[in-house]
Amino acid sequence: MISVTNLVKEYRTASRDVRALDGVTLTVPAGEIHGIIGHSGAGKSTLVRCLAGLDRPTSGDITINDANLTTATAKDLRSARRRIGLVFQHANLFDARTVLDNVAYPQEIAGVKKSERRARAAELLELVGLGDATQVYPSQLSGGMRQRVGIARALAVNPDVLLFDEPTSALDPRTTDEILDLITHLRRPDLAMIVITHEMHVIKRICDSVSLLERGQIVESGSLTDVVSTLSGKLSQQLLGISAHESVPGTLVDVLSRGSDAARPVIAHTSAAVGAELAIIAGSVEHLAGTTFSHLRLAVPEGTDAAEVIRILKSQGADACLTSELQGADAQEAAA
Ligand SMILES: Nc1ncnc2c1ncn2[C@@H]1O[C@H](COP(=O)(O)OP(=O)(O)OP(=O)(O)O)[C@@H](O)[C@H]1O
Repeated sequence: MISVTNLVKEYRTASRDVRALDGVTLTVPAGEIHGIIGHSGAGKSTLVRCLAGLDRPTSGDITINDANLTTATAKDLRSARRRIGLVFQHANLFDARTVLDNVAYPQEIAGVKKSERRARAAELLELVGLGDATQVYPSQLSGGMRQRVGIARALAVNPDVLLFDEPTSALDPRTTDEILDLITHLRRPDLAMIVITHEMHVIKRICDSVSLLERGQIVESGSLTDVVSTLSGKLSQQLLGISAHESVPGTLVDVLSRGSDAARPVIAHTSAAVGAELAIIAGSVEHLAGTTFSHLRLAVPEGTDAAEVIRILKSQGADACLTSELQGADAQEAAA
């Protein structure tokens, strides 16, 4: 498990002071894959550097299981760092070393015997699907294969936490999905995984839980199913959003159903109850974290009470609200 409590990081420059992290609090239990998503400048890289022990936070605590990284001495920090495996956007491999020796490198630094570290490296390469490539040099590998080597290397020290910093940003869509499948395959009950990304696809495909980072603060956080279920939430709109452009004049209502409710004729029932036909003008159906979510936009005919439509939709277990309440700056941002 990794816990971050009230983490603050300030940079002082000649021209201005920047609070890159402004009180970040977060817990990721072992066995879970947690995504942290944010736009450029939100503080993602700063968070990675602090979590990885590459940068000291201004204040706050980072604890991995029982070890506090923030109060550790320089010597203890070196061993504490080994509790976190880091996977970067580019694998940064040693070109003069074979794949096997790249993966064995962290254990070489840690003073592990040659035969032992090589056996462990071979085992990890098998795990990431490169069991046949141990003696190959990095220049002979594709981007996706290099990333697999980077993941095997990060696992070499048997970390408690695996931290992925934009692991698929440099890959094509097919290779991205292969690497995301591999990350899911690495799931273990004693390993917490954090994936920092700006790609919603990554969150949708592999994360159990997610946090939204904005201007150095976590503004929304929770299990994927919980955040998506909150129709007015920023993450729900970004994960399951309907474009603001998909609207027509008149009164519109957005409705979100989940699980078995998504398959029930909620709209037909509501239409019958209010005695008016509700047209579906846009929709998005997604299967996320094992649950089906349906987000639909309905046109309410003139003379029909939209508040009554919303009440009846909610009485059937759906979340509903006027579309105009969603189309603030955040929805525009999600639609962009
Ligand atoms: N070394 C530094 N000195 C001064 N300001 C910095 C430093 N590093 C980051 N910042 C500032 O802190 C804020 C957060 O930056 P950070 O790089 O962590 O964001 P990010 O979400 O990773 O963005 P990107 O996706 O563009 O890399 C920004 O305003 C940035 O200008």
